[in-house]
Amino acid sequence: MSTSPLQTRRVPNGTSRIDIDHLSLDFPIFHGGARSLKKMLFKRGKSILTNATGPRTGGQVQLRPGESGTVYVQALEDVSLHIRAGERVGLIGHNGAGKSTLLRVLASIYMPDAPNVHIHGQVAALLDVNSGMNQELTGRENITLMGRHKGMTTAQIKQLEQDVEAFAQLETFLDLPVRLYSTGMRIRLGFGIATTMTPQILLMDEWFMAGDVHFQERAEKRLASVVNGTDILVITSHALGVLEKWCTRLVWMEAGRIRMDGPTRDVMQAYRASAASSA
Ligand SMILES: Nc1ncnc2c1ncn2[C@@H]1O[C@H](COP(=O)(O)OP(=O)(O)OP(=O)(O)O)[C@@H](O)[C@H]1O
Repeated sequence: MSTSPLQTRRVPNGTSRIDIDHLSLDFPIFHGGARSLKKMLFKRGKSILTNATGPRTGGQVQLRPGESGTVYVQALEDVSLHIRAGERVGLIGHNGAGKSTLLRVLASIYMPDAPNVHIHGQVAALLDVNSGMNQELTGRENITLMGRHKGMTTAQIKQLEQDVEAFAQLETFLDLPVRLYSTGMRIRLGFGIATTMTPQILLMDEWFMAGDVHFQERAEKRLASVVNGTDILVITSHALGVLEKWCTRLVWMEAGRIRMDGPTRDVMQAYRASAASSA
């Protein structure tokens, strides 16, 4: 789980901000399947493959002229986004629209030095349940590792351990290697660790909703107190009710581009209408 090294320094509370201007990001495809995509593009005499009919999936697949025919997926295209302290922003859109890629850019996992991405404030990211944990270490050892990584003292780590133990309720599993955990158990541990500190900018992918019903209730309470203390929340989820509950603003992404950006109610209404019309 990427409980994110806190990439940026703390700034005075209430002054955090995110500024992205004209950001594009593509992924070259080196997999064997790229060859058949390339053939298809040549056959159709096109440089871009789009799914023009029906609901979309994924970014545009394209062939760049003059680049020995490498096939790319355009994950983000000309994205400009400005977020100020106090905003709770939800990213919505079809599978492969670019939501997670955008979150990863904000977490500096992709393009950490991009000149058109400015993040002002201390960031924590809950993005990936499988990264950041040492699978061979126990839950308890991972807590210590995370505490050391964040520069905590021994006393602070002890406090962290007690706090996460009480929250995650993993009982004897806390002393077993993480590789033996189910996905939900990893989420409990990672979520517990990540939410013991209040970052100024919190980035979340939807996986955190995957715990069982008992965990979800406690997780929501805990998240509420963390979110109340943060300047900015950026979250992606396909659970529209979650976004309606948490977000003041929605950014609707489609094939790597921003289709609509505005107050939650307006964007949700348009998104639902679009989904209904393509059903
Ligand atoms: N590491 C990668 N290598 C190649 N292509 C990638 C990579 N990561 C994402 N993509 C492509 O970029 C596009 C955007 O993916 P992304 O994961 O950002 O979508 P998403 O909106 O989060 O989708 P979902 O709702 O399904 O999680 C997709 O077409 C995906 O195939």
